[in-house]
Order: sequence, then C-alpha cells, then structure tokens
Amino acid sequence: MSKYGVMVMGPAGAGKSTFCASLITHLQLNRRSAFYVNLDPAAETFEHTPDLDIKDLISLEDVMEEMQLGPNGGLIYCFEFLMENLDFLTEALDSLTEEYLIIFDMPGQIELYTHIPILPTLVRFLTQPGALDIRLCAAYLLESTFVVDRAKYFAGTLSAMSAMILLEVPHINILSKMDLVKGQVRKKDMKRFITPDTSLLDDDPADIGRKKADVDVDMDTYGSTQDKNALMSGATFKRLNTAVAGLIESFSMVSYLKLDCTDEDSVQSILSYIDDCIQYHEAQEPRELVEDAVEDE
Ligand SMILES: Nc1nc2c(ncn2[C@@H]2O[C@H](COP(=O)(O)OP(=O)(O)OP(=O)(O)O)[C@@H](O)[C@H]2O)c(=O)[nH]1
Ligand SMILES: [Mg+2]
Repeated sequence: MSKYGVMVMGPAGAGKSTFCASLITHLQLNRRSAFYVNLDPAAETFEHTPDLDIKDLISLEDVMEEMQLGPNGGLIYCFEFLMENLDFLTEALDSLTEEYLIIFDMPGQIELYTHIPILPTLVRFLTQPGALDIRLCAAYLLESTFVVDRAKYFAGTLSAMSAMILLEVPHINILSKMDLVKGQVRKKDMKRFITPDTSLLDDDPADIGRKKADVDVDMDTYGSTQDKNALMSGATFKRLNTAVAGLIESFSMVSYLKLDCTDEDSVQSILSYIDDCIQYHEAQEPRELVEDAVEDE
C-alpha cells in the first residue's frame, strides 16, 4: 500500500510552516486526512499541532548546549541523529493508509538543500519501495519579494534547482507570499519570473545606479559600506549573475507556481499540482456518498 507525502522546503522565512498550516486547514475542509510531521527542531509555535515532531526525538537547544554548537551546526547534528534513529519515522508513518497526505515541514537552513547529503538519504529512505514506500513530492518555496532584487531572485532560483537535482523526486517550485507583490510587479514582468528569463538582468532597474557608479571596485578601498555596495553592483557581480542565470536557463528545469496562503483558491491550486505529482487520485477508492447528500436527493 502506497503512502502519499509532500516535503515542504525552502530558505528561512519563505513561508513553509504557514503553507503547511494552510494546506492542512484546506485538506480538513475538504474531508481529507493530513499527517503533519515537523522536522524543524527549532520550530516552537504551530497553527496545527504536529502529529509527529522531531523535538520529541532530539532538541536543538540541548544539542547546542551539550555539544557546544551554533544553531546551524546544531541542526545538522539533529538530522544526523535522526538518520541514526529512523525507527522514529517508521513507527509513526508505517501504519498510515493511502488516504493520508503526509506533510513534512522542513527547516530553513539552506545548506540542507545544497551540499549536505542528508536530505537525499532521508528522501531515499522515505520513498524506498517495500519499506515506507511514500510517493513523495518536493515543494520548494521561494519568497516572491525576491523578485524585487533580480540578483537575489536568480540566486534563490539556483538554490531551488540545486534541491531538484539533489533529491530526484517529483518537484514543484513555488513563489510564496504573492499578496506582498500584488500590484508592484507588472503582469508581463511577473511571467518572466514565473519561468526564469535571463534577459531580466539586461533591463534590471538596479543597473541605473550601477552605471552611475561605473564600478569595478579597487579592492584596497573595499571596506566601507559604500564600497561594499559598489562591489555588489559592480561589473564582476553582473558577470556572476549573468553566468548564474545562463546556468539556470541551460538546464531549463525551474518554473514557479504562485502561492498566496491567504487565498483558499491558491492553496487548492497548489494542492492539485501536488496531487498530480504523486498521482494521489488514482489510488483512491470511489467515496461513498455522505448520508445527508443521499437524503437531499
Ligand atoms: N503576507 C504573507 N505573509 C506570509 C505568507 N506566508 C507566510 N508569511 C509570513 O512570513 C513569515 C515567515 O513564515 P513561516 O511560515 O514561519 O516561514 P518558514 O519558511 O516556516 O520559516 P522557517 O521555518 O523559520 O524557515 C511569517 O511572519 C508569516 O506570517 C503569505 O502568503 N503572505
Ligand atoms: Mg517553519
């Protein structure tokens, strides 16, 4: 019997936990079952109480104190500990039926999605046929306000692509908090962010400032805030961004779905993409009519 799940990932503050909460509320309203797994050992408050919480296995606070680690090192330690204690997941998830959507709320430390091999191992474990066998979809959130700074947007897109390549499961990318950019970006421009368009760098409004500075900064003077700003907007920086954007374009893997958690239709639309990715509906038994619906007829 297959199980179904979505792993909600992305940089710190991208809106992962808020999306998980909106998704659970939406599922409940539609009489679907959710199983909420919090894998962020630093998360403290939740709109919906997790059904399984990594904090019951290991606490980031204890790790930081006992192992003398900072928050990022502590998080990696927690995940390594989880990988040595995978029974913690198996015991809780094994009995779930195909009716459930298992929602994994992940931490925001970017290194988890880029170069540390823990997540691929975890994903392989969750999806392994004959074991938990979860049909898993990865949902990578990037905050839509990133589009205001094009260099930041392409850097974020590169991190999304890195997660896609690393995890090798069906994957959707999401621009979250769309309500925050409503009316600020023209529709025509937004399309170029939804499917990354490298020419966005050619007509970057930030370039106007760059041309004025006519920069390639003398490294000897690098140090003051002003010089740092000049460096970040210099010709070398532009070449770097163009190279990153070219890389993203050559793989042609990333495109985004738009999410506004305050809008129920938007959450429903993302859910239908997730359902498609994991082929949720194909495994569902036809539902019996609810009693009052029968009475109405
Ligand atoms: N306006 C708006 N704010 C949002 C939305 N989604 C999340 N936020 C806000 O963004 C902030 C961060 O949201 P979280 O859901 O905690 O983000 P996260 O990705 O789980 O953060 P970490 O777990 O710390 O990495 C909170 O203040 C949320 O209220 C949205 O769709 N619209
Ligand atoms: Mg969170």
